Amino acid sequence: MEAVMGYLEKAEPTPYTFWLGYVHYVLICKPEDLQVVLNNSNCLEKSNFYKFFVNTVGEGLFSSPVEKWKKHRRLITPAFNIRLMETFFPIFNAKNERLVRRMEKEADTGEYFDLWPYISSNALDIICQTTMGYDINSLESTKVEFEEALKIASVEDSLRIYKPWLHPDFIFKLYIKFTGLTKSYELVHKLPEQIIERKQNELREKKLKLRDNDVREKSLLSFLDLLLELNEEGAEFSDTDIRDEVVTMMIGGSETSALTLSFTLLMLAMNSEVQERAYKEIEQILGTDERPILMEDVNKMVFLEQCIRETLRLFPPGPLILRKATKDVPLSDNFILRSGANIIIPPVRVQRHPNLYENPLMWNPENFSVEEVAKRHKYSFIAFSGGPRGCIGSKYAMFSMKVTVSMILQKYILRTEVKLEDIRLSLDLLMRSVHGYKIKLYSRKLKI
Ligand code: HEM
Repeated sequence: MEAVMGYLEKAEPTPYTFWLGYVHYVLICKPEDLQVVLNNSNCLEKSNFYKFFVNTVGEGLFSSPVEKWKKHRRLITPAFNIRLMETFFPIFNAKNERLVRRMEKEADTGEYFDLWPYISSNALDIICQTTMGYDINSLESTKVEFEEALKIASVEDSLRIYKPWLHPDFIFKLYIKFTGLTKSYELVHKLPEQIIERKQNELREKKLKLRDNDVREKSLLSFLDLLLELNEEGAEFSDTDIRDEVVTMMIGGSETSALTLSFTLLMLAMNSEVQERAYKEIEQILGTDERPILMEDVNKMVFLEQCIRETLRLFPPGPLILRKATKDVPLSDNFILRSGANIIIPPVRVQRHPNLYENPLMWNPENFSVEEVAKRHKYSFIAFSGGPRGCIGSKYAMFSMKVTVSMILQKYILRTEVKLEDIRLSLDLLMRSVHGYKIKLYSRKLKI
């Protein structure tokens, strides 16, 4: 990942055009150009590179061609309304309570441990329960298989980008057959397929019990229930369409949040004064008695949100976004983005650019104070992308992550001697820390 960042730094000024073989690329970093591109209807198509992830995520919202995407996005958007998200809070509370309890064995040992297995497993539980109404702990062994297979599949998918001889689909099909990778892709799909099947059966049983005038309120249907109901009403999602959207939500919604949470907790462990300030804010809002966290509580956690946004600035889980221009689009300085060009949008470069952030390599939540945000162009922060094809789950992600961090900080003090400059990054489908997220945990009542 550091090599990629090195290339991005040298590619100035942007828009920066280059050719790799016969393929035309344009790198865009200026916020005013990003605003134009991300909101232009002729830049909604994803680049051909996304087809390398199709064996894993299929053709869900993230990777589907524009015409299919438009129809699906319109139908799926209601599953992210605020009223429905408010109903997720009891699940956020229950799952994080379990997480905090599971972490107890790491507390007060004085030993380092890696946050990742705890945080990633919990994020997957939460996404499955909230968006699909399914407790995947009842499918524990399939869940473990899913996590293992996803690790292998996303690394192999991204390595394919750097191996041009594997680009033709027929060669890649032979490659995955002979290397046994087909099995990993099957295992990634096994868990979502089981969830869908169980949900379909549940829905059929419910329908039998419902009387004609018992109408279920659409705005409160979970994402998967909504897809299945829409299908009954003629939306014409195929079984593969539904599976692809479910896999997309499971991966897009859990790994991204888990990475952001792990980096945020690591940053808080490195910066004890900031951690104390975040804790004080949480204590002031929630008091010292144990009680469930509500949506109105997290809306008040302004400083905690600054900490999470600052982490997303330095460590955006999706460091590169690739689109394709389908018509000529004029940009700043009389630059014309030509039809057919592959557009590279690099949140990791934009958000570390010295013209946009002072001391861009330092972690400083003050970068997201109201005053600092007001001084910058809105598109200086694009960790959730932007425009009509931006992240559908950004609000959900913030709610869910704020509950997780506040429940951990209520119970524990985090410490680490790892330094920001020690962190090495790798890139597969997402950007991660090579050496994990190692911290020490102390019970808050023990006061170290
Ligand atoms: C910290 C958490 C998250 C980050 C940083 C993030 C970031 C992003 C980014 C950068 C994109 C655009 C990707 C591209 O164009 O290549 C995206 C798209 C998407 N995200 Fe998120 N995401 C997060 C959480 C979530 C959650 C919680 C969900 C679902 C519950 C979700 C679902 C999606 C979907 C479905 C898309 C595709 C949208 C479309 O093309 O219409 N994301 N996200």
